[in-house]
Amino acid sequence: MEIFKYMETYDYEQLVFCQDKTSGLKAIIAIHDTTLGPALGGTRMWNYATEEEAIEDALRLAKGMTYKNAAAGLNLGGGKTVIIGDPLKDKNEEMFRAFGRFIQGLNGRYITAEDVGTTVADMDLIHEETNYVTGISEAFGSSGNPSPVTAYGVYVGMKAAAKEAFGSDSLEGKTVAVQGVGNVAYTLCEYLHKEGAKLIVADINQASVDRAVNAFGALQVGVNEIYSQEADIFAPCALGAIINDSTIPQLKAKVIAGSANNQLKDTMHGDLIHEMGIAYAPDYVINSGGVINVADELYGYNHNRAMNRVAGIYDKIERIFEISKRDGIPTYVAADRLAEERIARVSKSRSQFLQNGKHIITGR
Ligand SMILES: NC(=O)C1=CN([C@@H]2O[C@H](COP(=O)(O)OP(=O)(O)OC[C@H]3O[C@@H](n4cnc5c(N)ncnc54)[C@H](O)[C@@H]3O)[C@@H](O)[C@H]2O)C=CC1
Ligand SMILES: CC(C)CC(=O)C(=O)O
Repeated sequence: MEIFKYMETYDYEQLVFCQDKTSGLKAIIAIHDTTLGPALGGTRMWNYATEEEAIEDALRLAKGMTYKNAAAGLNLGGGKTVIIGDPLKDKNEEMFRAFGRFIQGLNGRYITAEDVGTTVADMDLIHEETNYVTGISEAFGSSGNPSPVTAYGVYVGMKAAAKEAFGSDSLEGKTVAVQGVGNVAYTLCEYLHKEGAKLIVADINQASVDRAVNAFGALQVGVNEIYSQEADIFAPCALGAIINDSTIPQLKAKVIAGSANNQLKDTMHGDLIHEMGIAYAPDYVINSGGVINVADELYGYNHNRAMNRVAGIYDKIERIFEISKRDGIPTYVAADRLAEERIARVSKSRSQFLQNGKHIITGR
């Protein structure tokens, strides 16, 4: 991979490689765009097959955060970290503390939170070294684990997408095929079960599947069979790039609405599902509940205020479908336009000169 060429093409600001031999930390912090404010995005810990795969994931996820934060109306830019390692085997206290010190070194340009493979306890360790971390234990006045709030946002966004596809936002009696029943999807399943939806689940982790089968009477299918289920809604809640050349022909669902980041392998896959008439709730809009929740910490965390804002994901998804129909464009393009237009508007107002003391010659 030609890193500078890639960064230039997609306009990335910074890529930071962090190494600490004692703890085994190998982390990559990607900062995409800080026009709207400091880059906020979670830390993913994953056993990447190659370093290139890890870099690519960090870069793609960071750009997604720029769009997510902009579309959510937050005054935050986009960034993300990946830590290379097995979250079940390779974690230790020193690793997260060393990582916290690297974050502190960025002096507020990047603020972290949880993502796949990291927990509130990990964030608490980072917090030993820096304040630029959210989603730490509630005892510190923080918002805690963002996953249940993300799930609520996905639930209301799914209802808005169902309204678009089926004419009603009721999920009662609808069949939802859920890919990955981890932190976010388990709570999502809870909401869906309560509303009377039927659940089909698949996960590479049998214990997660068992939990959903026992709690919600979900039907278990194999990980490769989840795409072709006779479901009304497909909810991707595991990893990215799962809407691709090989999965699209298998899809029977009329709605795609799930928490996973970077669901489209490529933009052409967003075009393809649009042509097929599938109502796609853009990933970074429907899954923005978690970041809306942790971002509320910047104002002194208030759970009700955060949840009210997350409930607005319903209206935002509705608006995106309206723009998509009005302009004859796929929903992912409509979402990108909302985000890009906001960044352009704010950057224009920020281009005005503001005295910050640096231009007072006498004070040198
Ligand atoms: N946790 C949060 O608040 C947010 C999460 N997201 C995204 O939502 C997705 C899920 O996040 P979490 O629930 O936090 O992660 P998690 O790690 O708790 O859950 C992911 C689940 O997917 C399963 N999985 C992995 N590969 C799979 C495959 N090929 N087929 C089926 N299952 C597979 C895992 O075993 C795990 O149970 C991720 O893409 C994450 O980036 C997005 C916004 C916020
Ligand atoms: C988990 C969130 C708090 C932030 C994030 O990284 C995301 O929304 O993907």
